[in-house]
Amino acid sequence: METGAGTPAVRVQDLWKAFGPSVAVAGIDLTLPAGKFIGLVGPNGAGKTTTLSMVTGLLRPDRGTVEVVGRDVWRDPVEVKSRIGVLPEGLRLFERLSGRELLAYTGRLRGLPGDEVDKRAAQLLDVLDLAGAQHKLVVDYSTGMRKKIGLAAALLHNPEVLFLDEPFEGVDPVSAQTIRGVLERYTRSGATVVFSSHVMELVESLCDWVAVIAAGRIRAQGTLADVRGDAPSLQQAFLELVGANGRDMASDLDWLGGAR
Ligand SMILES: Nc1ncnc2c1ncn2[C@@H]1O[C@H](COP(=O)(O)OP(=O)(O)OP(=O)(O)O)[C@@H](O)[C@H]1O
Repeated sequence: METGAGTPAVRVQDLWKAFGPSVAVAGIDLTLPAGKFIGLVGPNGAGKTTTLSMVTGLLRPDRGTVEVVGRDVWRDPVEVKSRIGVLPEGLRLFERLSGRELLAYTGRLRGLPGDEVDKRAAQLLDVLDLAGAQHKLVVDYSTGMRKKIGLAAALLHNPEVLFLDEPFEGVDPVSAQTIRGVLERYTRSGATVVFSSHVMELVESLCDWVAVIAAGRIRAQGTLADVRGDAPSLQQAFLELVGANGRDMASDLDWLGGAR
């Protein structure tokens, strides 16, 4: 089933989520275009993970609707989940499988034929520089290797939209470059990547489309150029949008580094 031309990759309307008395997501509206490299940026605790969890069918919203590739995530979860890949925060993997076995298992769960899984797994392991560690148990993988095997598992079924929560966190520059190359190639093929981050330089260098979230609300969304506006950098625009510009909290710590 093809998605109609112009159908956004993600459409979120009036999305809310509270944990007890604390409101994590406070009425988010988002339209993310297909075929773009999209960054969801915001400070710690802004609601990025909560939003992505609701968008990918992992956490039920209190209110609001989410459509991915034109289908309602909460009415049609199986269809949506077959078309997306997710690399969640705090990714849990089957620790006692080897990297290779994990991909084989994921591929079969996705309903791919065995020989196709083998072919794709071998290619992904190679491209992500994990071929040498493919027979090692996942429990013995480093943080960066875990992100890479998680990414391989999320890409195996060739999803239309890939959601990544902080994919570069704890990843060394060489692995980050590798991941970046894979994602750039993937978006060039017309697929959509949505990733969350609080590293502005990274978002600025990778994304063509950005949504800024703070305190559970969207503060800006649009092309990188639109969101950056006249500011010299996305970092500067971000500080202005979240209202942190000019605050010198550190000056309150006047005892720090003073006479002992
Ligand atoms: N399961 C939960 N129970 C209670 N509160 C939660 C839960 N998950 C998130 N929160 C709260 O919701 C708010 C948003 O959290 P969320 O993890 O979505 O932010 P984030 O933007 O992903 O932050 P970070 O960049 O630090 O990962 C925070 O105040 C957090 O404490």
